[in-house]
Amino acid sequence: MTIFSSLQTFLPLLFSFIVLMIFLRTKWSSFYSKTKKNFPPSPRKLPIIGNFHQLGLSPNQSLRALSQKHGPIMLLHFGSVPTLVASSAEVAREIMKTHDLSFCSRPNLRIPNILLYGSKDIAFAPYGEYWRQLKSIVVVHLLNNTQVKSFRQVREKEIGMMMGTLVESSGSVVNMGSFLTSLSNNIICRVALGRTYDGKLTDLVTRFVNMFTLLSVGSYIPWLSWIDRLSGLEGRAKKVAKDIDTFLESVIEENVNKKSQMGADDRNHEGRHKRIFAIASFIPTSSTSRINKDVKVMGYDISSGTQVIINAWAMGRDPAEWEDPEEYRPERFLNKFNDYKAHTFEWIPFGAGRRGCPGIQFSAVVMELALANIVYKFDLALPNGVNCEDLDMTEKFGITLHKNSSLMVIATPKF
Ligand code: HEM
Repeated sequence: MTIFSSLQTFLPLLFSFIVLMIFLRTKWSSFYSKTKKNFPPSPRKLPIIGNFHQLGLSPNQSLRALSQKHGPIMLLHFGSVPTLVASSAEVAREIMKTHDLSFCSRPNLRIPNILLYGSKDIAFAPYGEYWRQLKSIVVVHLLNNTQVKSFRQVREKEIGMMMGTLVESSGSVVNMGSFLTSLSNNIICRVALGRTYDGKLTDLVTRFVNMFTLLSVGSYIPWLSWIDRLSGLEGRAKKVAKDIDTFLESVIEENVNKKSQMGADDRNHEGRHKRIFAIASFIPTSSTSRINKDVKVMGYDISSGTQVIINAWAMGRDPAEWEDPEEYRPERFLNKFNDYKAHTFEWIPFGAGRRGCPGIQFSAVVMELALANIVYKFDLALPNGVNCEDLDMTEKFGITLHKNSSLMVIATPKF
């Protein structure tokens, strides 16, 4: 009797409980399916560091290897920063063309903040009114076609001097990489600062550029930012920033002194000196941006604050776009790309979209003129009878990719 009456009370309670659970479960599933995000595929990550351990010494290669497994659009995590990685022309087009406005900001990074007065440089400034004004000054006044044409004498003189030095060293082994580095440094210095600064500036620029390749733990794991102080990274960045300031101040002082000795005829120079600040801080950056609002890309949800890496290196070697991509066949470019702009996105050496490089014209004429002069006037050979096929092409990761070992050649004049 007692058991029976207990069951009479218990069964309705049990029944109500089950109904309540079914109701809650149904509600939860429908709420969850509405809010559940469809993120891109992700490789497994470790606590705290996320996917950092998978980058290795050649992040471009490691990211391509990961994309071959997880697909051309992946979501990685560097510390607490979600990072979208694009490895195909199709994904790059979606990001840099279809959704360009959402993807055109830059990540907030400690090293550029220290080196560039809180990322006030055009290349690192976040998207907004300040960056728009900088970009318009650069595109409209500094690097437009007329301005680039006006630097013709500088280009011709510097390339002429390089050719002269190559003739003098005829028959001996020369380091082609340093010849070309000096050429581009000299041309940029002459148009931006009024004269060349030789070794002193090359050394400073190398230290400055190298700083951008170093990993600041605090940018990705803010509560561990003390490691940057302890490791000396922050101190090194501050020292480079101070040395750059000292150098620029000496350039300004030199120009102000010159100006005080100038007559009215020399007013043209004044305009040039005003460009110092703008041009001296140009550095080509890798394609890293930051999303400023939630967006859907190729059906995937990408949250605001996600950092984006376009692996242009992997795209340039994608077998879906290129026949025998690893083979050196310069003729594949003939009749295919009439300029360096991103049309079909499998080849984007200067980036694309709003944050694309404004220095295309400036650098294209220098590269073409220098290359044409070298191959027209010299026979080039590798030292010690090494064949071109055996040239060591091991690459070194940096703000730009370059050969790990210097390109040593023997240049013999053809006539
Ligand atoms: C062969 C030479 C060069 C290459 C391959 C190159 C490549 C690039 C690339 C890939 C970007 C990033 C684009 C993106 O984020 O989508 C960039 C940005 C930039 N480049 Fe170049 N660049 C070169 C020369 C120059 C020169 C000579 C100048 C200036 C005189 C220059 C000025 C800039 C600036 C200011 C930016 C930042 C643009 C922005 O964030 O709005 N570049 N460059």
